[in-house]
Amino acid sequence: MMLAPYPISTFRPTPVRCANDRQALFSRIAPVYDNLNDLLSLGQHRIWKRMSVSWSRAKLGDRVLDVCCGSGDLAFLLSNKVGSDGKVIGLDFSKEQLMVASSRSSTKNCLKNIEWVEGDALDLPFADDWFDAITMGYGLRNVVNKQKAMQEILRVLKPGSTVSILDFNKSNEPLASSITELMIDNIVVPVASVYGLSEEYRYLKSSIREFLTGIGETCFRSRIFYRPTL
Ligand SMILES: C/C(=C\Cc1cc(O)c2ccccc2c1O)CCC[C@H](C)CCC[C@H](C)CCCC(C)C
Ligand SMILES: C[S@@+](CC[C@H](N)C(=O)[O-])C[C@H]1O[C@@H](n2cnc3c(N)ncnc32)[C@H](O)[C@@H]1O
Repeated sequence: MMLAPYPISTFRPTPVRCANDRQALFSRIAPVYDNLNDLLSLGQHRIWKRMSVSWSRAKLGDRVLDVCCGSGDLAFLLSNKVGSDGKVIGLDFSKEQLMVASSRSSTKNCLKNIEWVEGDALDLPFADDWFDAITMGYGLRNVVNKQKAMQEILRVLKPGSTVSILDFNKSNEPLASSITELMIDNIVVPVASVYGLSEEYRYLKSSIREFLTGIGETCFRSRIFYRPTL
């Protein structure tokens, strides 16, 4: 008899299959995305994002890209790093997320060095070797083709530069994975259901389960890749 790897009763895959489904999902959550991130991580995601930007090694005057920028947190941090002589592009395929990002730029009193671009991470609309640094926060787990996304990032990144990828990895430890899933089932989904978004946040569980494992055992992990100088 074949046994299912997980008890059927506790794991129902959320029907988020293709790029269009994901685009629709992120557009639906756009109005509450920032508030829920603050609430669910107890503000911790701001620290993770600052770490991720510092690991990108972006510096004054750089031209940088934030792929899957969503409501723009990483792009705003990058904006201060590169200064008024630098340039930040925030790219996302959800118009609703970009509208939130753009409206936040007017309230944030930030530099006028950010451009919001509606586009696909799997087909970046930029020339080869164009950016001095790239960030991607909680994006790689959500694209439908991770390999293609990495190929595109490495294509537009200048040789010798850094891409900083921030995401939740799947733990190698069954206990840690179970705790993450318990937290999602018992904290994340019930909180999101207050906003009518339980299915959207239940998707977090399957996306983490299908993602990469890390060397460490934590489920909150940042990865950095360097583009080798050719
Ligand atoms: C940064 C957070 C969420 C980002 C995020 C990423 C995604 O891929 C999504 C996909 C679909 C819908 C929404 C998202 C999304 O919001 C917030 C953190 C959520 C985590 C699951 C953390 C859960 C943490 C515990 C409930 C409390 C942990 C305390 C912390 C370690 C201090
Ligand atoms: C979890 S959000 C992360 C947003 C932001 N980077 C942050 O750290 O808060 C994931 C984002 O990836 C975007 N996304 C997913 N697949 C994409 C693709 N193929 N092209 C562009 N954006 C994509 C979604 O629209 C969403 O805004």
